[in-house]
Amino acid sequence: MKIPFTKMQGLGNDFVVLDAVTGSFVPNPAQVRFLADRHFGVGCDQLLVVEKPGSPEVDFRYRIFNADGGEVEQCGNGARCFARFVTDAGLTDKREIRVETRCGVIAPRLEADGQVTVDMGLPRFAPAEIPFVSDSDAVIQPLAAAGREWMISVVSMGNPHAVQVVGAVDSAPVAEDGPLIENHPRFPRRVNAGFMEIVDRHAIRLRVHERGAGETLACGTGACAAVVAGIRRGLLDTPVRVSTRGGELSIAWSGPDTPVLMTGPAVTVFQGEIELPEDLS
Ligand SMILES: N[C@@H](CCC[C@H](N)C(=O)O)C(=O)O
Repeated sequence: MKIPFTKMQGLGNDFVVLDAVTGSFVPNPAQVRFLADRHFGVGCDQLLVVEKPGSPEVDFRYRIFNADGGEVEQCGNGARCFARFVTDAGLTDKREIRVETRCGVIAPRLEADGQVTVDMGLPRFAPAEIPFVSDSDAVIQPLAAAGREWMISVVSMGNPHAVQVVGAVDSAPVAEDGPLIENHPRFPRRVNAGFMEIVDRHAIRLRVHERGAGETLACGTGACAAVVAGIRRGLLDTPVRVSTRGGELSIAWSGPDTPVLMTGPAVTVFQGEIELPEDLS
């Protein structure tokens, strides 16, 4: 079976995008892993499937699969690429799109300069909503494993994040500590682990070890979670410029009960077709 796809990226966080509006193919976990494989497939951090909406209140449904094959709730860089994809494919002429995800409705808007702003919805902090096993809803909480301890802030942007402040992000032990935090038993659905360096009250540098994908060049929901955590810790003021290894995002959050707004680029890299091995179906 030959599958048409579009390769996209947002700050170097890269995606294989499948059109299940015009087509109907939705991959199984083994097919996701094959398509995401950088040696045998196309290669990506996440695979995005664009579908027809499930209700008249939204324009599309958008599904997100990590490179490990698992379906997840949310993806910030993917949301911007989704908006660019449906516009460039002629699937909508709206500048502001309402899209249903596994964790609710988000609203990307195409800006005149080509950037995309996404209303990412409300951040959530209650341990049960992350989910995170804890009796406390303190902004900073200790987490320990393998003889190490981290002071984390937990934030759900629909998907789970554990954010810590580090002195220098370039020397942060992302490769060593990221998997320990991701798979910590206090996160029953695993977690994305963010390492944030405070530059000033309106700027941070960020690296994220992503659940199901490893360290990526940027993580949009990770940037939202880090800024929210930094504001709640009293270290940052909105808006905040987030520098990642793949480029910059602007994140704004006006505090409790207000949505997080994320602005950044979304780029189409190429389009193609790939033959799926029979033994994966
Ligand atoms: N790269 C994404 C997040 C993708 C999902 C994440 N790995 C998870 O498992 O929750 C982003 O830009 O937000």
